Amino acid sequence: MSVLDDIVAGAQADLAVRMETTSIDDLKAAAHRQDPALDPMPAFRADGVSVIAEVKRASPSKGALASIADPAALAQNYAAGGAAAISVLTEQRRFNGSLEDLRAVRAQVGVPVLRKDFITTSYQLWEARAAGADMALLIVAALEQDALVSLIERSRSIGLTPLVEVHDEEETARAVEAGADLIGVNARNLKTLEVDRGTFERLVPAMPDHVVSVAESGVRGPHDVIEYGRLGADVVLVGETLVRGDDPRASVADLVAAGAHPALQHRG
Ligand SMILES: O=C(O)c1ccccc1NCC(=O)[C@H](O)[C@H](O)COP(=O)(O)O
Repeated sequence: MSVLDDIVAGAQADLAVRMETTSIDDLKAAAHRQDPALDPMPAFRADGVSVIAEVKRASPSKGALASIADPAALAQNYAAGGAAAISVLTEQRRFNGSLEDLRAVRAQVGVPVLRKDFITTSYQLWEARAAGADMALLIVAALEQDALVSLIERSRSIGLTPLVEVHDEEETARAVEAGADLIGVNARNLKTLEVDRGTFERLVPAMPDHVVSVAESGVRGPHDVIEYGRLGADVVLVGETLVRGDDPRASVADLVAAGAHPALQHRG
């Protein structure tokens, strides 16, 4: 079984338990009580490179990364540093995340919040919106094409902006064909878990002009933001570097400043 299959199987087992205790009607009611979802796209389309800062406790590649006692305070620091959006890993078994983390973050920040998980059903999209998420991750490698198309449509119909994640040429073509307009290239190979920042450079030419591109994984500092920006990234998504650092607000501010570098202006 591949790493992705293993993670998806675990996420689906946990999902089955939640589905026994919370009906989709309850989730829809909770979703409708939320404020309208925030649209991240205007900030992502602005000049320069925007930063999505991630609340990431652990990962399959590195194990425990950071003891995050207060995810809301961490997210508040990210937002104060200028993050355009916050990503919250909600998968429990391998990333030690939760929807509780997402709810806490949502209550604390005014920027869009991404549910980063292994989503294969519309139930999980309703969970995301009910917890206050504005965006949801859809991983092409985990979905048949019909399911991808349907989850993109369902995300939009309930107010979520779908971030569609790809790893290779075939997945990029599938994302474009499915109508994605926010596509993340994850530099982490899901078979080896190794990060190859060259993946973004390889895949970005296959994206039409209207697509907003996100470079995910392996950003170690401002130089990587500038490099990804030079290659055409509109947004970078950063986790490990931020949760391992000792001043998340300053670290995000440094990445945001790099994203505003004069060489990255007026690229659109
Ligand atoms: O982080 C992992 O080990 C991982 C393994 C398998 C699937 C997904 C994984 N990570 C999720 C992410 O996409 C990253 O958290 C995100 O891109 C941030 O990456 P980084 O800045 O390298 O922590």
